Amino acid sequence: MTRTEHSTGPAPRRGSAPARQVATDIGRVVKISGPVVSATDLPHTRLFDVVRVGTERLLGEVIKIDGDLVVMQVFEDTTGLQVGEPVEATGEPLYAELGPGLLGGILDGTQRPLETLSTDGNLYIARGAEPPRLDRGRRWHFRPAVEVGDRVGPGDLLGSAPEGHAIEHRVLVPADLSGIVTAIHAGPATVLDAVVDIDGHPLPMMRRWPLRHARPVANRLPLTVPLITGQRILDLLFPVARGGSAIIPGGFGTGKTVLEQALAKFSTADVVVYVGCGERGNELTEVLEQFPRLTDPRTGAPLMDRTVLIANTSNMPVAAREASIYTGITIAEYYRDQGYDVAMMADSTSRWGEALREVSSRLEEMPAEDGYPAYLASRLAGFYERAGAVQCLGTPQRTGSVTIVGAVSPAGGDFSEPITQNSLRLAGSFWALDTALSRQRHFPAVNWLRSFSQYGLDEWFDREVADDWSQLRHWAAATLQDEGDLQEVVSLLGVEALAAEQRITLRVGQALREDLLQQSSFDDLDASCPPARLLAMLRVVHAAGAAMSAALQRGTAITAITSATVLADLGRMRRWPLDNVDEPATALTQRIAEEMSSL
Ligand SMILES: Nc1ncnc2c1ncn2[C@@H]1O[C@H](COP(=O)(O)OP(=O)(O)OP(=O)(O)O)[C@@H](O)[C@H]1O
Repeated sequence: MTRTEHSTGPAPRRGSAPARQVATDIGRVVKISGPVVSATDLPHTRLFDVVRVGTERLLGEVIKIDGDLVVMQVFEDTTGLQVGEPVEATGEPLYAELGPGLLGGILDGTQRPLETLSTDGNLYIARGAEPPRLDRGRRWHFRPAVEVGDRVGPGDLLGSAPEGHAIEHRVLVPADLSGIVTAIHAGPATVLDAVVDIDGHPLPMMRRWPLRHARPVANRLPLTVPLITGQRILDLLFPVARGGSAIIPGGFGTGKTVLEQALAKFSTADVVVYVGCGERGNELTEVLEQFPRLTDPRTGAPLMDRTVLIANTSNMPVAAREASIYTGITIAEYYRDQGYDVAMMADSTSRWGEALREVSSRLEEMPAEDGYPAYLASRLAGFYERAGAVQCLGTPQRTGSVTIVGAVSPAGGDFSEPITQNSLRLAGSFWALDTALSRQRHFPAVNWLRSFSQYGLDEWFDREVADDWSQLRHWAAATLQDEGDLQEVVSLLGVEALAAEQRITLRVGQALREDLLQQSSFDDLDASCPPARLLAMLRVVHAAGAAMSAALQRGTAITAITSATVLADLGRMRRWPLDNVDEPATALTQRIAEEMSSL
């Protein structure tokens, strides 16, 4: 392993990679093509090394070496850069700085804090600016979990510091260090102050990790626990596992952003990393304005206390967009290693793919499908493979997870394009947003006939929520499928062509769609639905179906059954309180049964 974790600051780089000859070459720019710049005279430079380009020292990364020619992608605007300007090799890859202070941060694709650098509220960063990624001045209260004389190894817990209201930031031994604790410095500390000494060497809280490398774990675990999203259609029909991945493909305006935000707010993740790649500048500004105002439904504190926001607006260079996905996933893995369940939202991965395409075309690589590079599939796989539920390194024993939810915005809503198709092969849950549903204002506009989930989570729901969960779930899925088929018959031949029992299926399908699956993110009460409430709603719809069938058996006219006024009350289930749903559920079930018997 050549790239590995190391602490940063006053401590010597104990346990880091074998010392590498740091290249201090100064090369010359020979060609500029937008964000892609070529230089010569950089003989010691290696692939993915960071470079400083031009007199303004723009941040770049080596992406190709061809003989003497070193080709770099530059994460900043290259306007004004000239041939002949110097290029400085740093001899290091792109690193994330990891430590307390990440949560609440609004960062650019290379982890530079946007707040501190923005002028006049716009997301502007001065070119060549090299701000510290983590705040060096802020103090955190370090509480040790070890004693002098303890032997510690990779991933062991050294202590913790409260970070915001929600998270106890756990400080771990770097992945490549072991030794004896020789001193402890409890109390307030900046990220660079030593908090413990190991074998006499001071160790601060901050770590550095190369973005493009997955962080090590003890074991990967099977995915058996759902990430509860609070969205009925997802939790019931297409659940995603903690440590799994889901994609949300959807055309323009179908609700990708609203859904990603609902997941950020309500899902059962401890930490949320939200990577926004906006197509329109103002779209992301909306996210940046809204997020800091959101309250955490669990704690009542700002949601930002457990959120990291990474923002790329359309006016930021494409290469920064490419890096943002790796910055995001590295931060997500860092909190996973502390034993947290992390959800990473990427909105939208299509903008990331387009960045790859642009850089590839500037490199004059042979384009594959739709102009995307041939390595699109492997890059996407490399990203989605970093999702997972894991046994973390070190003691005490901890498990953590990173769940990835990637939005995809295929042009014209055409799911056959390469990003959707490649993501589809990688993600375990596929939440297909439908333009027709969003036009009808059916939200979330997840198409129940085209979406799927490959995670086997029935056992968990049957055990943890109620033992009839999976049975009712399969009944709902089958009813929706049957209703879809019957709708086709109706559109050709009219409802009269159906048998009476089929008309009941139609009415029950309608109740499932309109009264259960629809859920507005803007309804304070119903925006998030706990599984127990969802199950209670489902049981009532199921009982309504049974009551309708029983009425039919007794000879009641089908039109009387399907137009019974009490069925309208199913639409009021979403007004039920979030807990204690037994009473309204029993009352409604009884009313439906009574009215059906009286017809
Ligand atoms: N779950 C929801 N509940 C209520 N309304 C919704 C929901 N989802 C979407 N909407 C409505 O649809 C609009 C568009 O949603 P959104 O901006 O998320 O779409 P998008 O797919 O991200 O769009 P774009 O293609 O521009 O990125 C929202 O402003 C809102 O009015």
